[in-house]
Amino acid sequence: MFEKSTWIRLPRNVVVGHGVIDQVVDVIDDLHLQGRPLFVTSPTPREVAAEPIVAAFEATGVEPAIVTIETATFDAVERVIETAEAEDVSYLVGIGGGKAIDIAKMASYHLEMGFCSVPTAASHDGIVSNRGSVPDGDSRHSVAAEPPLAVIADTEILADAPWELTTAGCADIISNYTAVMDWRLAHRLKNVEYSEYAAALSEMTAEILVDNADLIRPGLEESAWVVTKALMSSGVAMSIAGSSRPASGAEHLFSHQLDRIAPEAALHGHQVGVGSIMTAYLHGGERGIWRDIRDALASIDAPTTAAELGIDDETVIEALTTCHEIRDRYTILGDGMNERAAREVATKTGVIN
Ligand SMILES: NC(=O)c1ccc[n+]([C@@H]2O[C@H](COP(=O)([O-])OP(=O)(O)OC[C@H]3O[C@@H](n4cnc5c(N)ncnc54)[C@H](O)[C@@H]3O)[C@@H](O)[C@H]2O)c1
Ligand SMILES: O=P(O)(O)OC[C@@H](O)CO
Ligand SMILES: [Zn+2]
Repeated sequence: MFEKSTWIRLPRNVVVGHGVIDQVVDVIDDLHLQGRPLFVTSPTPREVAAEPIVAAFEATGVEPAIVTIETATFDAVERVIETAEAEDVSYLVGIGGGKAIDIAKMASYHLEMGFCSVPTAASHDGIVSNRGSVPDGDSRHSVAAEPPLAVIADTEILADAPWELTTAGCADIISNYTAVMDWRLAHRLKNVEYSEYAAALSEMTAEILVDNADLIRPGLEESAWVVTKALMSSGVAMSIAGSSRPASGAEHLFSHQLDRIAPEAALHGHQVGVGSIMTAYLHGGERGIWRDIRDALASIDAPTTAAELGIDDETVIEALTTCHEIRDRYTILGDGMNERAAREVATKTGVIN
């Protein structure tokens, strides 16, 4: 008897384009979300996007509650939950980069409330996904989170954001190549659940982005359009898989470990991009695709070396040799790299000198 079942939760409304921030109230109306919203944001996105959205709601007689978070932690999730309960809100809107959106979707999941996503940076592929990712002591789990009912991505805002945020988003997508390699390996060796559709979508998203690299240039609003669509497509792959596997393999473990040992040194997307160069080498050796990944990153101005990340060589080695411990996720790192092997891959790929 066939007993398999799946439940894929995707957004109902996806609104992308120039000036669409003015349509947030209409989009929420269309979803029949009623009552008071809680906006979860961080300092710059608050000014850039949250304040104008507050004004638009106030003009309709609704007074939103607002909470500003500085860091992505379980404490921040707790603070948002407490605010939601104290302010008697009925749904949440995450407005900002990956951290604000993660905190909002994790709090919404706990509160069993609707969630909408308003990205202010094309810097990460969590805009649409049903996963949340925050550090937890020595670990970093990928946890279930509320996927957005709607996404409102204003390309004017996204294109005005600092350019490196967009290149970080591109690198987060390019890293899908190695994430999928790790996923397939784990499927073959450890019987990890695998979705051919999610893997294909994730790889195709990276492919389309790389093919359109010429359109990705600073000051070009079309770049924000191309990158944001790729970020959403990658998020859909995660939602189909019901895990972050299509977009997160050993290159993400490397980045998560850097977050622990060199906090705030570089953007998430930039770190996973450099990690992806090295894990592609581990998968395919000299003849593998590591040079293609490096060149794709370089072509969109993303870092390809430790120096460009602002991280010293020894920190790269420490992260490479310890990051397999961060979570129970089988990857090309297996049960860990020794120092000599780590130094060799980092040197051969030019990540360190
Ligand atoms: N849940 C998922 O599926 C998923 C996917 C990818 C990344 N992530 C998580 O997202 C985080 C990385 O996201 P991030 O790189 O956006 O980090 P971030 O949220 O810290 O944003 C980076 C910086 O950009 C600022 N910013 C955002 N919009 C801006 C704008 N328009 N103008 C000026 N500054 C702006 C933010 O305030 C912040 O200081 C990590 O914690 C990562 O684990 C989650
Ligand atoms: O599950 P993690 O490793 O946090 O990955 C999510 C996201 O960063 C994928 O791009
Ligand atoms: Zn990522």
